Amino acid sequence: MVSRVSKKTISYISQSVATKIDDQLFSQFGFKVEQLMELAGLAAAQAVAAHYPKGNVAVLCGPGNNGGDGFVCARHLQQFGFSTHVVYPKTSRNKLMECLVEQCQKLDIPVTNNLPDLKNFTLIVDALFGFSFKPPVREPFDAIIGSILQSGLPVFSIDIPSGWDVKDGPPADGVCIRPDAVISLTLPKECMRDWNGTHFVGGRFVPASLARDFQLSLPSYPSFDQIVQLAD
Ligand SMILES: NC(=O)C1=CN([C@@H]2O[C@H](COP(=O)(O)OP(=O)(O)OC[C@H]3O[C@@H](n4cnc5c(N)ncnc54)[C@H](O)[C@@H]3O)[C@@H](O)[C@H]2O)[C@@H](O)CC1
Ligand SMILES: [K+]
Repeated sequence: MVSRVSKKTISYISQSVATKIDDQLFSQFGFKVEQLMELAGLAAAQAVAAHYPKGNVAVLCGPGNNGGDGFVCARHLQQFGFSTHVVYPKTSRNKLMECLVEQCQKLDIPVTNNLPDLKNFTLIVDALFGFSFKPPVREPFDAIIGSILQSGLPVFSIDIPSGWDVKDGPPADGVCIRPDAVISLTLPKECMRDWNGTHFVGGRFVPASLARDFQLSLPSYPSFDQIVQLAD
């Protein structure tokens, strides 16, 4: 059972604050991106496992760190007994991303550039874009998001529903993910303020002094939990 936290008790953050927090974690607190990505991806996998029955999951991974969270999530879901397939349309030359691809392949998780036939899948995990996204969605991601919408499958988004403006949310025109559930990392971004779907928060790694400096109200995680679910 995932613990509930009132959405009134936590902060919602802008794209620029999210970027600054990230920068500080690396430059002032000595973290490496792969450490935080592991915790983010594990939290996402825990939220998926808490909310959906075991099944076949297509994990869409973009070229940035949001995509990296997706690879980590796919790996943990596989360990939890889900069957996962990573869709990675744009291969990054980044060494960390190359390692994440190798880790998944060695766990017998298929990694393909194109979408597989979605009829045998039960869930999509959306890790295409996170807080650094700038609309509108460029190809080939626009067509991929179009196919996901057409499939009617439930979508679980990591950090931000892909295609949403980080401040303003779903664009008036232009393609974007319509999620069934979301996990916000560190804190929800401004675009999530009016969203009333199933909403988890994870990323239990922000030092108290950093939270004080940015005047952040973080969720209160019980005991050793990595995720909470937002309630009114
Ligand atoms: N501090 C945190 O909260 C942490 C955040 N992490 C993840 O890192 C994410 C941010 O990662 P990044 O800054 O690498 O960026 P993103 O992964 O959000 O996106 C950047 C990538 O998307 C592409 N892109 C941007 N706009 C596009 C458009 N309109 N059409 C097509 N492609 C577009 C860029 O070329 C770039 O490759 C967060 O959202 C979160 O998921 C975690 O990995 C680690 C800890
Ligand atoms: K996403």
